[in-house]
Amino acid sequence: MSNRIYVAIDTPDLSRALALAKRVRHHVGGIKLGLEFFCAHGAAGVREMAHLDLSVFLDLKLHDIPNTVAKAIQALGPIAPAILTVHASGGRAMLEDAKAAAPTGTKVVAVTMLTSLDATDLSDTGVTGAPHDHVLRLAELAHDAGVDGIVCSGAEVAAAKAAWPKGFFVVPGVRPADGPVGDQKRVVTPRQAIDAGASILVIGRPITQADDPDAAARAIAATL
Ligand SMILES: O=c1ccn([C@@H]2O[C@H](COP(=O)(O)O)[C@@H](O)[C@H]2O)c(=O)[nH]1
Repeated sequence: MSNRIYVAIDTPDLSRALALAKRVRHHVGGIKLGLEFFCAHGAAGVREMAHLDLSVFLDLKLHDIPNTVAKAIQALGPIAPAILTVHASGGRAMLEDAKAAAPTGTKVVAVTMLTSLDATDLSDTGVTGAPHDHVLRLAELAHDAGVDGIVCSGAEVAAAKAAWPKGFFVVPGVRPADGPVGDQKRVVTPRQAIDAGASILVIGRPITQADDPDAAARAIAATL
């Protein structure tokens, strides 16, 4: 299979984003643009990045009432990203309307539980039970609502895939062994994520903050 690394280009600086994407382009399968980039540059910035001819994953994690999410996705339509995120906790109707509003070629994936959260954080939000169970419950909701897949940590992907073999599984919170984890709490190595069944890996700082981002991406790709 082709390269399954999507590099998270998290910067508000368009020149830096373009330079990073150009540096790593031969060792990644695509770029992920999120809130930091989109709030600074909007759709015009995404279009500029798309000129690099890399697959674009637009990670806006939309979470609102169904009508608002659907209209937002329609407004994004001309960009036609390969992958777009919404929050699974937005509920069944929101997920159904998100999928219906998305362009045909866009995969809509539902974020289950952010990889920056652990069991204590979950309990702080009033959710009882383990992260694993919470993720599987939201994965079932996402499946039933007809979206294409979910975002989850590498710790849950094997169980989620067993229940949804044709799902598309996005795994962030990926760190090379012994690398700094930063604000991520549910982390796995790139190899562990792939072995567990991830469809794609989202990797940001281990590549973008490296002295040589191209070498870092190449070294990670070599482990897969
Ligand atoms: O649960 C989630 C969902 C999305 N993300 C995003 O992935 C990258 C991870 O960046 P790193 O620098 O590799 O930590 C970032 O853009 C997040 O917004 C996530 O981490 N966890």
